[in-house]
Amino acid sequence: MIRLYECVANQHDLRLVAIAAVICALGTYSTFAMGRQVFCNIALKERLAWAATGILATSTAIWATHFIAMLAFEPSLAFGFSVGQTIASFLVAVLLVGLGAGTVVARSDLPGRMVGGAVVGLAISAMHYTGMGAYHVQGTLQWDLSTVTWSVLVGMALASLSTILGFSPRRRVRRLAPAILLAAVCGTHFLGMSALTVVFDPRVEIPGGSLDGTVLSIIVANAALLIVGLSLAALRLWHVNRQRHEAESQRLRDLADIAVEGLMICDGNTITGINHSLERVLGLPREALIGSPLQRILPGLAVEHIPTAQEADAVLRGGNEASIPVRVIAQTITIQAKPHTVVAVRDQRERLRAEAEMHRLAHHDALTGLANRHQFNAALDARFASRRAEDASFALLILDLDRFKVVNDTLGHGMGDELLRRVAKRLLCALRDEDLVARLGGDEFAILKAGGVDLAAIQALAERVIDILARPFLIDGHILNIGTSIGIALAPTDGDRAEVLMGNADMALYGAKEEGRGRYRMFEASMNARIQARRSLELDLRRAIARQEFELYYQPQVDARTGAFDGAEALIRWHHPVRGMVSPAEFIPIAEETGLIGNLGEWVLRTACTQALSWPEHLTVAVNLSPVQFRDGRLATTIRNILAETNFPPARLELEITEGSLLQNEQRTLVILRELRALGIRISMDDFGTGYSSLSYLRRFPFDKIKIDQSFVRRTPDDKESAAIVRAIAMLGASLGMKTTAEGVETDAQSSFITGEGCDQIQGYLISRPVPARQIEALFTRPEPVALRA
Ligand SMILES: Nc1nc2c(ncn2[C@@H]2O[C@H](COP(=O)(O)O[C@H]3[C@@H](O)[C@H](n4cnc5c(=O)[nH]c(N)nc54)O[C@@H]3COP(=O)(O)O)[C@@H](O)[C@H]2O)c(=O)[nH]1
Repeated sequence: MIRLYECVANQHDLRLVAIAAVICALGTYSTFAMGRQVFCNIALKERLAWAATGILATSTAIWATHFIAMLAFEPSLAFGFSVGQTIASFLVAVLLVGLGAGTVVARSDLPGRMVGGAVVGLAISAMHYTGMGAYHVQGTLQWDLSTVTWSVLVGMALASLSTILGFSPRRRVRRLAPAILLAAVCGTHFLGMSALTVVFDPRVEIPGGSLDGTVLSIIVANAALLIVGLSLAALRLWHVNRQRHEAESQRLRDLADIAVEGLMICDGNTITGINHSLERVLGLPREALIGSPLQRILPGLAVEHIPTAQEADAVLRGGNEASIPVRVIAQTITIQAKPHTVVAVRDQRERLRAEAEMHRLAHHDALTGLANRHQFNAALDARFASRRAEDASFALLILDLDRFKVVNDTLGHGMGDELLRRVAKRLLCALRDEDLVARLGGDEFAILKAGGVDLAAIQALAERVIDILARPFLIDGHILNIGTSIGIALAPTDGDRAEVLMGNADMALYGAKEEGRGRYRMFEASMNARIQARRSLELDLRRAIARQEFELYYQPQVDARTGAFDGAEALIRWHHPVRGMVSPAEFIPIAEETGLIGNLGEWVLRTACTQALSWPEHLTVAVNLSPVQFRDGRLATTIRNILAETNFPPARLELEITEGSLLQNEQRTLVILRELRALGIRISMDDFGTGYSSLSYLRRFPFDKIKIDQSFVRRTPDDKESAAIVRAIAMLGASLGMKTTAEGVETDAQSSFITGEGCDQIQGYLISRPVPARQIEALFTRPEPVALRA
């Protein structure tokens, strides 16, 4: 080391040494600047050009450094340089630097870089000692071989290290490389020079044709200029290239970032970029992913497996290991002359959620969340289509809520909706998981009971459902009492197709309702015939008004004390062309259900007013109004128009209503009744005593008359309870200032009892059966009153 120091400090012109070092530094900087271009994603031609320029720049740097340093060497003796060997030294440098660079390009891994760098180190030594061969001085050159060896080894080691660091992925490390290569060049040179001793020998002459210091300075200066020029050009090009690359990358990133769908760029299976959308989907920053393998976020998927024509389903692994369903498609693009893969990643969560919601809406009832008719039908069809033995027999239960309409009409649809929701909840509680319950619409529900046709189990289920729905519902402070009727059909006995089974369960339901609601009925073949008959009756009823098949009969009402006629009740009769006389008890409910009661009721009113006009003026006519007629808001207007049309005095018209009219919408009915009362029409409460809240109605509306239901009258005077009821009603009427009429009086005993209890009026077979209009007219023109037994 001392020799080295003395060699540099005492035997060299330090100013020239500094120039040599600057030129060498510029050269080594260009070496790596250009060397890195060879590894960029650019065309092969460009890479080769960069490689050639880099080799030339490096060789020239080594060569120029050597010769400037040689000029700085001051042996105090005459010296010169042989032209041939000077040129040869340059060629040696070019060849060996080329070999070293080629090794690094061919194998850019660590061993490749190590060996390539060592070859470059060898190039420095080879150039140095070939160059020393060109050096002629007036004396002899004596070499210390061990120092020479060290100069070679140090040069190779440092050059190798510089190459290893120069192509490191870490920028900071890369920055050290030019300085280390500089150390390799300078180290080799000055160690080599310290191995040299020049011994003066006056016999030695400088060969002719040798280059003297001035010529060499010109050559070296030019070489140095070339290196500086090349270095600056390399710098400039590198800078421009880098800017272009940056701009291109930025443009790509910007384009990718404004894309709504997730995009990722892969170099092979390595992620080199992702856009904002994908960052959002993953919940991870791009910094955490760039450089990672694709499988980090698309487990089990390689770039070559991603389709390029049609999207494929995949699972994306995001932050917190979340699995995100996506669709992926790949496209190949060229970035800086190298093929890359752009993977488009489409988040499917929203679509799948929307699909699930659509599926839910399509298959579920929006109000109750139960299966809807569509899903139920599909399940039923699936049962029939299934070839599995355990699916072959099952029970279908159709439910219709009793008195639901009353709640809906009186308390509003909001309450009706809430009630349906509560019903759904109770049904779910009553069923097993494998049973399917659906809301078919309105207040109609259906249950598909799994597990064969064990009659005891089916009946137990029906009873359980009836029981839970019969219990009161407490909603918004209202206690609601409804119930349900159930029709049951068994597959395959009662139907081997969905429509047939449903139809038969419906018939059974109808049967349950007919029997008085709050009960279940199993389907029986005979029901079919009954229903058919009812349907045909319904069709006939629609045509009956136009065909004038109806007639009004009248049943007289007499004063209980005097026997004088007070008037008559109009009772409709239907002369069916095939069946003969059909009872109103049979067809009025059908007319009510089908809405025909509106037209029929109008016809009865108009006919009664027209016919009663010919009766003695003091006699009244009583007409029955169905509860369904009160649903028509124009009822009072219709009656007023009929009175005006027929010119019948309102005071002679009496309208008989039942509790049902008040029960369905008390407020609306009371408004209509007050309008009718304002016209002067009398209002009677019919069938009194059969309901359960009659007394409250009597308090709320001042009826003109209370008609005691014939079911009590018929059992008087023997049945004590009935007699007590008749007595109580008669007293109630008297205390409220309302007339009382006993209907269904058939015997003298009943008549005597009724009269004795203070009833005002009597109606029944004892006086007369209902008779046609002509007969009642004849009866009313009879001079003497009816003889009643006191
Ligand atoms: N909305 C309308 N309802 C009507 C109309 N016409 C009749 N009806 C209702 O139909 C039910 C059956 O009526 P009907 O078969 O006519 O029976 C009435 C009488 O015939 C019967 N009656 C009368 N006296 C006796 C008797 O002594 N014994 C006995 N066994 N039956 C008797 O009672 C029926 C009258 O009842 P009511 O109306 O309660 O006074 C019936 O509910 C009718 O109301 C119509 O035009 N519109």
